[in-house]
Amino acid sequence: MKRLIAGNWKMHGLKAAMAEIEALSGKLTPADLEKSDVLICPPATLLMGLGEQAHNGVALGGQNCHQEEMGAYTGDISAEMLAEAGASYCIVGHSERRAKHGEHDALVRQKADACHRAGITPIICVGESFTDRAQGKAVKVVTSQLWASLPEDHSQVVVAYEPVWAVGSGAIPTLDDIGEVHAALREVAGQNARILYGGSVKPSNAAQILSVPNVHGVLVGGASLKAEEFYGIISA
Ligand SMILES: O=C[C@H](O)COP(=O)(O)O
Repeated sequence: MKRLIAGNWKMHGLKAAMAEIEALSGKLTPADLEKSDVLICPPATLLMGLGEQAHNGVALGGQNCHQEEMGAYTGDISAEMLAEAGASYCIVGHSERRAKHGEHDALVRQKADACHRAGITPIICVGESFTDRAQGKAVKVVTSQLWASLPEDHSQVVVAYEPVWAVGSGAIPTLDDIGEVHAALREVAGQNARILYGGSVKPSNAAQILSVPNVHGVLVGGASLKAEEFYGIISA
């Protein structure tokens, strides 16, 4: 299965940051693109401008979408709008949306359905808290999140396992723990889904993480902001 190396810029990036995608696309070789699909999810404000140019195989994605196609939803953006702006993927159910915007599994499922409707691939995020992990509940928590977030037709989804305690903290689970969770998620998501790991991925740990069975790529936050660092992960 071809791996997917995805960068989530979160709420980072004024216009000047567009140069990072140019720098990244300049570094990518045909061999890199043979091995990996490469994706950047910039803030929505940059998506339209970036979507109007080609980036040597770097795909673009949204960081969130509304579940409806259009309507009186001030400040929101639909999956159709993201698609029109050039997105081919959209992250849904990121832990920061779940924690800070009260998004729950049923809503995440609706958003994943909206992505399908718009012809883009949802990246469905799941992950346990530090307490869940300490209590030995990680597998149970993430598999139930995925069962409840997965659209009925899940032949075209990407899943991202992001332990909440590993996001932006510098800490990561052991490789055995990552392998255990990914194997369990594979059972739920089926054979076609790519399952990414996310949470403090750096050039220094990417090769080890990517060598774990059932890890088909990574979802990178902080280390995706600079072309050189992100390329270090792509080439791992
Ligand atoms: O979506 C990306 C994740 O939240 C990971 O962020 P991080 O690589 O900064 O830990």
